[in-house]
Amino acid sequence: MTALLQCLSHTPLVGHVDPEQPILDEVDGVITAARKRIEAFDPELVLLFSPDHYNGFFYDIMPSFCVGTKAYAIGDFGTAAGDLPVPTELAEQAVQQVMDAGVDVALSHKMQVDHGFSQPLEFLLGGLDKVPVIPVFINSVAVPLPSFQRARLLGDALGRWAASLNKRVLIIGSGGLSHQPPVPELATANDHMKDRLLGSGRDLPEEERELRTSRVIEAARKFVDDQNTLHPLNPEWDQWFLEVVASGKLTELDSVSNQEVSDKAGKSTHEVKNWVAAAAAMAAFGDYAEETRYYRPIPEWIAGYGALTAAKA
Ligand SMILES: O=C(O)/C=C/c1cccc(O)c1O
Ligand SMILES: [Fe+2]
Repeated sequence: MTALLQCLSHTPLVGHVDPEQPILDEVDGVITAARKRIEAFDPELVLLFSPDHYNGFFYDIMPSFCVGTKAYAIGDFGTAAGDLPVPTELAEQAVQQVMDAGVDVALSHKMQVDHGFSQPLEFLLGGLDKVPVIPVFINSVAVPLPSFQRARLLGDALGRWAASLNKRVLIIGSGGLSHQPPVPELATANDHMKDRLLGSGRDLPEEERELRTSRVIEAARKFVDDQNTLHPLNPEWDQWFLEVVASGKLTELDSVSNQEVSDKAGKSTHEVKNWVAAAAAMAAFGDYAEETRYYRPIPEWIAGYGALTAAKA
């Protein structure tokens, strides 16, 4: 029974709008090091916390949290597509345990996931199908959002279950840090987009998928030229958050309101709750200690881009 924590930002703009080569090399070095560390750890199970971006979860029924007992990735922005190797019975067991612990979590026997899940699996493990994975969705864009406290309690409950398995568990938190890409909002969407957000976006026609992709790419290009075209990245907030997670003082985040996060760091920054849940799951195995940390604001990727690795203290 042991665990390794790897938190990592994701961004579908990789390969579409890239920073200069030295920065690409720097990030590549961070990911290569994380991958080697994971290889040495040799995980038997992955617990992957990630948000969705209106590709698998919609307002027809929007849970705060959902565990997939079967899942497939759609391959948006050219990320890997296909089935995830979910150990169904274990995932069902996890749901039961989390419910018993007092955290109401939804379950999906057919979870549709996007780059939030597929990118870390590709970058950190070399593909979707390398290690059995339990995908855990945390709603990070569709208001009303769960709080930091609930994300922490979800992670804690899943971590306590995972710690009882007698397995080497890799815990991944995918997303963040500060950013606000052009994700549509129900309150301001036109009728067509409202319909998409209510569920018809689950199977987007090809040409609309391409339009959606190019709209985000165009927004990234504009953001590089003028960082007031979207909510600016907030390196100061990001560094503060990294320090909180690294120190293990996760309860300090309980009093941070969702409004404050949106105002200070951008509306998609709520993705960091996937880091919080992952770190709380890690803490359920015992005290952890930071091994490596990386941070750089990367406007090309519309991301305060960060990584953090931690192991048992
Ligand atoms: O439009 C989307 O699907 C999301 C794009 C995006 C852009 C930058 C950082 C992220 O975390 C994203 O999910
Ligand atoms: Fe995202």
